[in-house]
Amino acid sequence: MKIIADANMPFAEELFQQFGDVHKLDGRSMTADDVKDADILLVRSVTTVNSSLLAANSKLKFVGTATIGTDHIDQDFLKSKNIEFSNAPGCNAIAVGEYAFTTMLELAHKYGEVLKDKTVGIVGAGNTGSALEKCLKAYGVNTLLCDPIKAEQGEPRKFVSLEAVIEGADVISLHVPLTKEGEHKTFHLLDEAKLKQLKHNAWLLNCCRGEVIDNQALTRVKKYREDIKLVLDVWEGEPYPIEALIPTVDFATPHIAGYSVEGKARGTFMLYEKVCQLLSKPVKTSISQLLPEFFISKVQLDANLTQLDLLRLMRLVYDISDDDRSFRQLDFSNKEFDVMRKAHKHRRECSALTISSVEESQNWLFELGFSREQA
Ligand SMILES: NC(=O)C1=CN([C@@H]2O[C@H](COP(=O)(O)OP(=O)(O)OC[C@H]3O[C@@H](n4cnc5c(N)ncnc54)[C@H](O)[C@@H]3O)[C@@H](O)[C@H]2O)C=CC1
Ligand SMILES: O=C(O)C(=O)[C@H](O)COP(=O)(O)O
Repeated sequence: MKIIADANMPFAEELFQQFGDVHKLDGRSMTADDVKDADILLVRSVTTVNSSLLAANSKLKFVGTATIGTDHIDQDFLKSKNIEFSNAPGCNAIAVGEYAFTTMLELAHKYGEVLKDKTVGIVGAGNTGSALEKCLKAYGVNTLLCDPIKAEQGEPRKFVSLEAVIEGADVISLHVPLTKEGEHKTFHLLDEAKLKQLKHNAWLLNCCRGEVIDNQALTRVKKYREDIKLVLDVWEGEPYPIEALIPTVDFATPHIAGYSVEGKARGTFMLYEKVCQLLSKPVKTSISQLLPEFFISKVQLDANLTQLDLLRLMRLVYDISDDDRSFRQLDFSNKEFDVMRKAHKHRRECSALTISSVEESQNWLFELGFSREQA
């Protein structure tokens, strides 16, 4: 059995070689010829899987994307060819939630503000949006949730409109899939008109898909709205962001919000479980067996945490300034956006860090995601 996997997919060999030969290829440049004799195709967000890519393949049984997003997959085409498909819902939701939360602490630190005084609007209250909500709730930050689809489905959480978020939130974090059709389409959800309406001093974070914000419009609006603070992990037209936009962004990264070791392992593992099911094979290993030890075994806390202390603690698991600095030095015309992603040293999630000596009043740290030392 021939298995083709994106070269940027950790743990693919470990998990899939029991089913056949694993060939790793660059995801962005995969061609129909490359995949013509694959039985299993494992991709990430940079490979468009459609009739052109699969034109020369008549034996493919399974396509898996080790990502949450599916906007790069023509699922109707796969169905028409009876090719099984799976994504990895929720695999890197914790990583994205923690990325957004820690970046809010960074912004608060940079501008001398208090995160707990802010209201954070979360647009898209699915896996990643809810992971962020969990961190914010644990820390005691007020949130507004906007998700008209979940609201229509009768979910018990309270939802507000996008207009109410724009009007009422000091911070807006985007967590929607990229959709181009339908009542709730998200392509250019934040267009020029909406960007202009952002509150004075608003913080805007995008860690879902670049095209959810009209990046041309954002570049124009930022010219006269310096008060808006931006965190962009995703960019319209990746891997070629609008370069004039970058200096106006407070924290800029190359689509790595979901890049935690745990998130990547979960993504590949979920596809492995799916293939085991498809081939009626037993699941022989577990995610925890794939994960390396964290370099700090535990942290002992001796006092109540200030906002800056919490930021310092979060920086032990992820210090965004390293990625931000590297991002600003990239030569985008030379495809270095992808080079940086490929070389990225995946960070850990808060759960990798065990905290000891915590008073009861600090139990919120465990709700946020850190691990508790076992008695
Ligand atoms: N930057 C990164 O590394 C990553 C980016 N992503 C992106 O984030 C997206 C969201 O991921 P999840 O939260 O796991 O997906 P999800 O499917 O669990 O949640 C998305 C939520 O957005 C809601 N939604 C859809 N249209 C909306 C609209 N117009 N307004 C408000 N809400 C709307 C849906 O009802 C759903 O609850 C993914 O589709 C992917 O594109 C995901 C993981 C990592
Ligand atoms: O899960 C998603 O959706 C994402 O955006 C991924 O985290 C992006 O990573 P790659 O698939 O492009 O490596």
